[in-house]
Amino acid sequence: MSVAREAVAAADRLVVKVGSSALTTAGDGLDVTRLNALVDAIASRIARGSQIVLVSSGAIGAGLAPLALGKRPRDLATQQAAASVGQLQLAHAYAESFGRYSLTVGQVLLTSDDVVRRAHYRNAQRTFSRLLTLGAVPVVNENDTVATEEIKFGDNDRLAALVAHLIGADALVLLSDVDGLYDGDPRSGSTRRIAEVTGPADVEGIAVGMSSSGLGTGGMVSKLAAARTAASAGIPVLLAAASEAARALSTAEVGTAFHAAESRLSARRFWLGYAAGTRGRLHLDDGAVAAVVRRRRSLLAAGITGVDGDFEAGDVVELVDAAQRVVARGVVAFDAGELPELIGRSSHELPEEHRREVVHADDLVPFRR
Ligand SMILES: Nc1ncnc2c1ncn2[C@@H]1O[C@H](COP(=O)(O)OP(=O)(O)O)[C@@H](O)[C@H]1O
Ligand SMILES: N[C@@H](CCC(=O)OP(=O)(O)O)C(=O)O
Repeated sequence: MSVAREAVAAADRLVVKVGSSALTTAGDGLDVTRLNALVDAIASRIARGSQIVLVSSGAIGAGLAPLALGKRPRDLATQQAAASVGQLQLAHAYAESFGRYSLTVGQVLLTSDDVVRRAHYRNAQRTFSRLLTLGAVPVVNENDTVATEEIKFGDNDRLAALVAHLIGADALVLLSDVDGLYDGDPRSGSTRRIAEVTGPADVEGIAVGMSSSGLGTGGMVSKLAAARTAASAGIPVLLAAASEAARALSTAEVGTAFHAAESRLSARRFWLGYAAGTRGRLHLDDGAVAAVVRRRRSLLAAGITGVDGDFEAGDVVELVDAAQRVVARGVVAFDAGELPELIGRSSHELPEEHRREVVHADDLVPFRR
């Protein structure tokens, strides 16, 4: 068995994330039979001594039927109304279901500020820690009713990866309606499941698509991003079907195992690279990409070809290459308004007060491609 699977099987503290498509059915809302089966698997792992934080999607999906909404709404206000109704159903169903094992659940609804702002992070950390020492099962979701497009996590796979880092989890288990990562979109026929992902090279070039059920948010794209986030924090990830939850949480011999990175990022660099919200983008020429990503150098004005966004010095921005791929993130040392007259010019051409790195290497997290 691979080291990643051994780590998942032996983990003392886990985050388990379950997707909407595994808990809800369009038209019928929440599927309590499937929810109970998931809770059976989690309760059994808790009985063996592990602590588990459950990140559960499904509020929007569960709220559709009670509101007589046929399919997932597109507009934010109706999604929020559905989430408001569905979250209550979800929490109630979990309380009942874990109650069969005399386990108490605590609901934790997070906004991205709670995890992304460094000052709020400690507060969330204390709540989880206390819930776990009191023997409760924290059930987490995004606080959908107040989250706006600007402050959303994006999807619960990302939320789960950030919570895994926040609580110091030893493993992250992502449960979905698909039984692992496939080397192409599984709907397209002749694709195979990839059992082990040991690093970024193993997933290079594979086609990942969106949700097939119409209930999920990010599809496989967001699961890969979450796996990368967790891996950089040193946390192995198992992606499996929710219907295989019992095996995923016992032997871990199902699904796709993502190995954790050997050198884990410091808390600050993890925050910078994966948690912090970004306020803009700097477009880099090929030379600057090579300097920043391969040689780990600071970003100078000369290698920047364009600037987007309305950021201030001290904000986190994305660094993108000519193909619009994000190659790094970092803290920018200039306001957006100052940059247009500086970019593309080498340091000796710049006025003395502007002769500094645009993003210093110490404030920059490159992504390996
Ligand atoms: N390469 C791939 N491997 C596995 N699944 C994929 C791939 N590309 C696209 N998918 C789709 O992603 C879906 C899972 O994402 P999603 O529905 O958002 O799940 P969840 O609701 O569990 O978060 C699968 O049902 C599958 O159709
Ligand atoms: N917070 C939303 C879920 C968002 C989400 O990421 O859904 P999914 O892709 O099914 O994990 C809800 O509870 O409906």
